[in-house]
Amino acid sequence: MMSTSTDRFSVLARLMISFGALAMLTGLIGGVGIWAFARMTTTFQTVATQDVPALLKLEQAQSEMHQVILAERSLLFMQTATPTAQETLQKHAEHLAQLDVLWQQYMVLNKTKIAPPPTFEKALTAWANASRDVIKILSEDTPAARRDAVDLSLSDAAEKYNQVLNALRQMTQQQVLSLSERVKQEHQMADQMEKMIFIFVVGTFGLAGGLAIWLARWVGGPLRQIMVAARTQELNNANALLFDQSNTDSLTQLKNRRFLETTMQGMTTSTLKAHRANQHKNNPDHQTNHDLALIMIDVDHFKHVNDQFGHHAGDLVLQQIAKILQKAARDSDTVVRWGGEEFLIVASNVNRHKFPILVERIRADVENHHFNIDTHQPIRLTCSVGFAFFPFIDQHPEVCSWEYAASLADYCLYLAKNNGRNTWAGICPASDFKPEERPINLVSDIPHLIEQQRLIVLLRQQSAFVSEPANSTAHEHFAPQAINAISPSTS
Ligand SMILES: Nc1nc2c(ncn2[C@@H]2O[C@H](COP(=O)(O)OP(=O)(O)OP(=O)(O)O)[C@@H](O)[C@H]2O)c(=O)[nH]1
Repeated sequence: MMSTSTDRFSVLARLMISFGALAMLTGLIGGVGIWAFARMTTTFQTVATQDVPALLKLEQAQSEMHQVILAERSLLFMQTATPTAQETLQKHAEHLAQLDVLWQQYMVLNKTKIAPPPTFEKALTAWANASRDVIKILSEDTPAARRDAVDLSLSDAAEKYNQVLNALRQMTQQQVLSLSERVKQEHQMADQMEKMIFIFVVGTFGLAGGLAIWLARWVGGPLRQIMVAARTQELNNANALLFDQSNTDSLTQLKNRRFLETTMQGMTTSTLKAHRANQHKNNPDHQTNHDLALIMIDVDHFKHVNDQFGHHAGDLVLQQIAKILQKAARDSDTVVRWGGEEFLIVASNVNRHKFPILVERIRADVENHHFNIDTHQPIRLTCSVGFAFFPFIDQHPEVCSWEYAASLADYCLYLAKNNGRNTWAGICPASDFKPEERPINLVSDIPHLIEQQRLIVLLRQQSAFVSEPANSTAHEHFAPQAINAISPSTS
């Protein structure tokens, strides 16, 4: 798995590559789009500015041509009826004017860059020459000349003029057909171009969309992983905090009873496992460090602190007791605020045969502590301690639960209280204890079992601990003894 910083770098790199790819694609689409638009515009401009006006001009020329033909025919009719030179001259001048119009139309046709038929120019020149001949003859102003001019005008010139008209008409028709065809083709081309551009635009935008989706996933995948990882981390932290808060006593910051209930299963399982392993080694006296000790500690006359100095002073005492207990216990031990002014230490890997050293240390540490309760003088307090072991019956580890061992420790605490306080008491089964005879799981059975000396109570010998040298060991003064059962109710 990549580290978070590598993940972030990868996302950043992917993001930059994505922007680059999208920018390139956008540039490509834009470029091709501009080219296609320019191309299409040019095509339409060609049709609009060149071909269509030219076509219109040709059509106009054709209609004018018809008018010329009609005028010429009426002229010819008139010349035969009243053949005067003046009229002939006048009419012919009109012919010349018409010729000029024809010439203009020819020029228009010539500009369309479609070559006129070769007969057209030839016929036009011939007609112009014939007209000049008529003018020349008429200018001589003799009856014979005038007659000749009229004849010429009516026959030769008119015939040539007709040739010009025919040639022009033919050419105009060709031009109209050719241009119509061209316009049609260009319309088709424009249609095709339009379709191509449509397909191109849809295709490229589809491609761009697809690429964008793919890039979004490509970038989004690791980004989501980072965000999910961050949220998961936050959630885990929040859960851990919640777990910690719900398992921690807010006054002393020690673990609470709920925490113990969730962790004891694992601790008892590993303890039983170690026991079984030790039994397989056939250790005769079971001098091992595999026991759990449950030590119940209660501050003596704590109520007086509250009553005399106030609840705040009581709280300060509990906080200091918590610190004393944590200091006395090992790191591997669990110190719990059992409730009120009562604490429980679950010490692991202890040897029950040397155990009282720890409980004596706890008792002495509390006794020697100067409790600062925000008054002008610190106060002194003592505590009572009760303990029991798990497994309770060494030879039969599975018989009693840890909860039962805790009840026994609590019972011993009351024994200590009843034995004058500032002391400790423990309990263990007699060496010949046979659990099969009757299940022991009720606290109410305990006094009875003590009386029968099936359970042995271990009590601190008060005098032995008075003025003990610092390097002495508690177990030297620790003597298992049977005492008469004392019910907590008698305390
Ligand atoms: N200040 C304070 N007092 C508490 C707290 N929890 C319990 N207490 C008090 O602790 C006192 C316990 O009093 P008792 O159960 O009579 O016991 P004791 O006075 O210590 O007497 P013995 O245990 O018999 O020596 C009660 O007054 C509770 O109100 C707490 O969190 N803070």
